[in-house]
Amino acid sequence: MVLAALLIVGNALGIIVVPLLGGKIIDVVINQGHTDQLPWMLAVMMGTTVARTLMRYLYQILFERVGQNTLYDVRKDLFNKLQTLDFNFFNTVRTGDIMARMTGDMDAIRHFVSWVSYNVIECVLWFFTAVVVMSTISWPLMLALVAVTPIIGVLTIMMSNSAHPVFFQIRQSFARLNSMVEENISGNRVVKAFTREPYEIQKFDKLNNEYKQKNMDSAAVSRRYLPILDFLASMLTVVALLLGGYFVINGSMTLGDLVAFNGFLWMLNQPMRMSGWLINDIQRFSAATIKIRQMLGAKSAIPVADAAHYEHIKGTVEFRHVNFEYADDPTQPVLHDINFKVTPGQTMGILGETGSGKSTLMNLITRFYDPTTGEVLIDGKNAKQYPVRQLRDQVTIVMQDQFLFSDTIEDNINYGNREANPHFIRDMASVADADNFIEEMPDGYDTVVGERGVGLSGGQKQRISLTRALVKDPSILILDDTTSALDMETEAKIQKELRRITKDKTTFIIATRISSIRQADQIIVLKKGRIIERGTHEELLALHGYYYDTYEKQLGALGVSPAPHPAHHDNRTGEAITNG
Ligand SMILES: Nc1ncnc2c1ncn2[C@@H]1O[C@H](COP(=O)(O)OP(=O)(O)OP(=O)(O)O)[C@@H](O)[C@H]1O
Repeated sequence: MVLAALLIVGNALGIIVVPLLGGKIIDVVINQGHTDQLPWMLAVMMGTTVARTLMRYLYQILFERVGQNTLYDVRKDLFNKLQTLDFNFFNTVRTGDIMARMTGDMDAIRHFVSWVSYNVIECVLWFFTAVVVMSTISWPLMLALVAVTPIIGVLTIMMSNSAHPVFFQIRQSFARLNSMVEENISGNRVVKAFTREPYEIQKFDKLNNEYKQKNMDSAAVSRRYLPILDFLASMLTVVALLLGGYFVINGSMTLGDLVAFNGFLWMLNQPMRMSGWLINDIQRFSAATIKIRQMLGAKSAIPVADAAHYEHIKGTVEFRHVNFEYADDPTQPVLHDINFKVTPGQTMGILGETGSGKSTLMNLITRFYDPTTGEVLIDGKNAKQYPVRQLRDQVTIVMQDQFLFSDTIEDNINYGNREANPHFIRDMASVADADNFIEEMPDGYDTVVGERGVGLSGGQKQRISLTRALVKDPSILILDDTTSALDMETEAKIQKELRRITKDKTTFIIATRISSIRQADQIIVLKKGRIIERGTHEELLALHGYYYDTYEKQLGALGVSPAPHPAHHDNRTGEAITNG
């Protein structure tokens, strides 16, 4: 950029040669008849023009390069930043917003660095070079022209002030439009299932119209100021000719000087004309960077840190008086006074109605969130003391809403463990009962899934996600409703295999079906964020509480006669709840 700026200065200095020599040709060659002077004057004029063209060409390339490099860096920084941000950020910022930052806003930056910046430097240099050189030719004439400068200054400030909010609104409107389209595409199945296409079109039209309107508002700001700036710039020529002509007639200025003076006029005109457009572009750039800077400056409550030393986690998990509420809804406590301890080799089942806080509880083990109060201990050490990457390397969660990348099945499976050997991958796929159906796919493990590839059923996705977690070979395995889409027979088969390979691991299973957790070493029942029952399957049945009722209903649904109804059905609180 420094080199490019030096070339601009060289170019601006070169500019003064042609008009100055033009004036000399009139006075010395034409009026005084020194034709012998003409060849060197023409040679210098041509030489400087060629040099200037070359310089301009060079600095334009340099600025383009700087612009593209800047864009590359900002885009990279932004993407890297996104990788460090936590769930709280993604809970509150829409995907479309982020996409708008990564695309449209980026273009405003590139345009600014590779075009606007050198035009601003050029204009400023031209303007001041012209003022200096023209003053040496005729300072009274220059003074008359410069008198309009304050008016232009005031106009550009006014324009700048009115353009900024409009450009900010344009960027916001663009982000809204982007978010809407992104949601429409992600949710296209829901749209079609509910035949809401006309509603979606209407919603899009509204946002599209709003975006158009904001752009029209910005054009209206330009329309208000640009003609005035244009008029003032044109008036300079008129004033220069009138006043200059008068000076030539009364003999205080030569004709050659007036021609030279006139030759410099565009160097005053052009910056004035351009100022309006440049102000527009600068404001567009500034609006785009505000949001990008906000995102680059976003703080993560749980920074993703690497570990200096690898520490093996054995898998004891203990919750001590854990309370939690989400940052975006702090008035709504989600977990209350949670206490439990699970040791390596044990499995804990978690049952509870929807929204009772089961997934939230698990998210505290992986440190997607930290408890508001209380402690989560892993191998006796507060989870907060583990560098996040080290922790997540050994605590793997199979989330409720599985996501597969549009990549091969194999690359999806070894996503968390790129070094996994193919035999281990196939073994784990067998545990998850995925091996058979994967082998039957067109290209087996090399079949591409996702948008461009074949579709997968809910149960197949669940089994691939489970395989992905198993291939990571974690010390703590969390299955959040992982087998809900499978039939009970397949589930039972997977569970048997899982028990075999998780002998030294700590396993958490969130489930809605009792069959999924009945063999667990401990089971907790959550209700509105509290543990209301705990124990083994048999102990919980004996309690005749929520667990018992759920079991009864599920057996009933399967056509199996429920256990005899207890005489004292109300014993669902008390000792057993606080037990353990
Ligand atoms: N990002 C969030 N911000 C605010 N509240 C949230 C957020 N995520 C979940 N909640 C609330 O926290 C509570 C517990 O949610 P959670 O997902 O842990 O329940 P769950 O027991 O896993 O439910 P399900 O069985 O339906 O998956 C719910 O009331 C939910 O509305």
